[in-house]
Amino acid sequence: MPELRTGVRRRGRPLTTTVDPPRNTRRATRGRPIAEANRVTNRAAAAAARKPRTRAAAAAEAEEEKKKKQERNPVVEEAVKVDLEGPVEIKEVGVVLGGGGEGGEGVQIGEEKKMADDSGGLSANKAGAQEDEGSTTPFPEKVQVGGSPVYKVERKLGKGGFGQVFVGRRVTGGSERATGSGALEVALKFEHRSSKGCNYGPPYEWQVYSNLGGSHGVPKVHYKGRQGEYYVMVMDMLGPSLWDKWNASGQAMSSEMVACIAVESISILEKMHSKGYVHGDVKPENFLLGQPSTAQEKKLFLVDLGLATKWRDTGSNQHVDYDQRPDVFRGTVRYASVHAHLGRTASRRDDLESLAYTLIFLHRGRLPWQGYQGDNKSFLVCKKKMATSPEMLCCFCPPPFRQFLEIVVNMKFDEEPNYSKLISLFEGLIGPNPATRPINTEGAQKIIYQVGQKRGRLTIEEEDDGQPKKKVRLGVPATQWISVYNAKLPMKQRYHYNVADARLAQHVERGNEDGLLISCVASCSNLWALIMDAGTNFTSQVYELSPFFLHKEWIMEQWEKNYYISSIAGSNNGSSLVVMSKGTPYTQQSYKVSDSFPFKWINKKWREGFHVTSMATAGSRWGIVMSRNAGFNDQVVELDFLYPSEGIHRRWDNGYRITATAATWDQAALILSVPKRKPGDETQETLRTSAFPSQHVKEKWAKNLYLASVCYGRTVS
Ligand SMILES: Nc1ncnc2c1ncn2[C@@H]1O[C@H](COP(=O)(O)OP(=O)(O)OP(=O)(O)O)[C@@H](O)[C@H]1O
Repeated sequence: MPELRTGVRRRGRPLTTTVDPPRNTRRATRGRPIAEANRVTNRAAAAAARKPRTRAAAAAEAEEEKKKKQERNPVVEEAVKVDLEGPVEIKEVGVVLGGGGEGGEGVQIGEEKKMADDSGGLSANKAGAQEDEGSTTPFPEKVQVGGSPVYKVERKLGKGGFGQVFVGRRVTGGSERATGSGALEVALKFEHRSSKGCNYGPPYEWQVYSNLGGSHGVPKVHYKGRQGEYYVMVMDMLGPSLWDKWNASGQAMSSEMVACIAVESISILEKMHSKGYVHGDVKPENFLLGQPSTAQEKKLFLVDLGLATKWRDTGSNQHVDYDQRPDVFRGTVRYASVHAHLGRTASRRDDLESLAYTLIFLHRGRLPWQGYQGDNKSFLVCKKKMATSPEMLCCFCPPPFRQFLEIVVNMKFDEEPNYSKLISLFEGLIGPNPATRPINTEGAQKIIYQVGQKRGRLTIEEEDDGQPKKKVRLGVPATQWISVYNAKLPMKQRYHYNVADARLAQHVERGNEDGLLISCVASCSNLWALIMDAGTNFTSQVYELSPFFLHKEWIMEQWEKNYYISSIAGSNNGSSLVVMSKGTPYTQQSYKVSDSFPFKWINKKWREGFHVTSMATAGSRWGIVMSRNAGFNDQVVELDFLYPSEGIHRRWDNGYRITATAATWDQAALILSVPKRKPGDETQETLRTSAFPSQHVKEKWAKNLYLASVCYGRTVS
């Protein structure tokens, strides 16, 4: 039975201060010893932290809060955009419930568009720009900007989402040299002033070219300025793109050709990264060779810096902060990294993952996620990327392709790539004589040489720190319970799981009789899990089991009576369990049911002062409840096709704690929040188990850790 656990413990210190336990104690780990050790160390501190707040003080505070709440006049916002399904028959499932003592009910049943095939398509964030740019404004016949010579605008070299590139022929003077400010022919990149990239003046790309232009593998920009309706950049003219070359060579390139491209492009990215930038749109169309029949015809360049971002802050020299905004996608769907699909802040690993897809595409001629169409294309492509193992993806490529892919998809957000090691992976596929190679590999040789001078060549198997790395993307997809535990003052908590519809009422009633109210609900295989607490602070509670996900009329009725949704669960058959309570701090509530994770809606609601307070899934649909006055200062989302371990740890380090969880068969989502009133002991632990963690819960109780959230769905083990 796979079991993964991880935890973080912090108490009573300002959220901005980061004093972390040793790193290995916070990583997701198999087995218990590490977590146990961590808990022991922190327990004394947690106990000390609890002392100052007596029970009497806590009761007084609670009374005060209660008074305040009574004074509030709740404004009930109607559920928006509810997408209801017709009634679903609830099938009763025979479950043998074992007698449960205090604190747990034992149950002994087994638990257990078509994307244009001619191109990777336009880069996102640029696609919309085409119509509003120069279609109505003719391009000038001649160009002179920023003190440049006069150029006659000749044939078109290419077109992207923002810009159009033409040959500029120098009208007077100039030399026959292929490149340089005096060249007879240059490339002129035009961007219309009304294009999306020029909202605030000159294109953002100009600034990036100022910092990177002319460095290894980036063409030099000689002049720039505005002429009429257009911003114009005068740059070195280059030759065909790798896309053109791939097409010209029968839509597949030899392994030697691709290996040369690999090593040289890694060296170009190394240079770009060393200057603090991530390219953000690595793909065959953006790699250009030098002009044919010139000394540069075998030299590789990386163009289109319009999506480049900084991975390192210029002022502090620190790595930029991690974040995830699942509605933000930058890049080109076919080659984008999975992190880019999921809206994570771009970092060096993303360029390398896109490069891996680029290389495999050039060699194999196709990627398995080509051919998806429609609104959720990005979701489907990302799902396919996650579901395609490196072995499968690289089955027609020599081993270095798979090795490269495995390394880059398993990199951490702020990990420094080992460029020389990545280059050396491909060396065996390249001929010994640099002069006869199809692509100039000077940049790569320099890196290998420099490293060789410093510490000798690294071998493929060697890990930098001698430690085998945890392969985050290569785990076996699993469907598991995700349970979250918070430190609390001792209280009574009871759980039930594998509860059939017909047995629900009796558990709730018995709990109520014992002074317990429902704090959390979840579902697995159309059976319910129920957590009941003595410490909910709710004053009364109602619940409904409904064939709908979610039952709007009933919810609105309860809203009228000043009940607020305090927890929800949905089952695979589309039914739902909604619990509504009085005594919550909420002043307004809204919910949404959606076929995909509704981050845009969440984001809009955040801006209106709402926070996610409950979340559930029914099959592949998401139900999200957001409330005003939820007691949070800030909130973030972690969404992934596997359990987002790295994101959770980064958020924990910044003072966030998990406050809601839900998962479909495909994705797991966690909501993490910064509470307005910090608990005395901020300890939080998570567990992933294939069976409901009945035994673990009891162990946690013994340590004053109580189930705070639980869901069943996609993880990775
Ligand atoms: N210096 C150059 N020399 C020759 N051709 C060039 C040069 N720069 C760009 N091109 C051609 O013009 C095309 C579009 O350029 P670029 O990618 O910079 O534009 P973009 O609008 O930013 O594109 P995208 O939508 O792909 O991001 C390139 O794919 C390439 O074919």
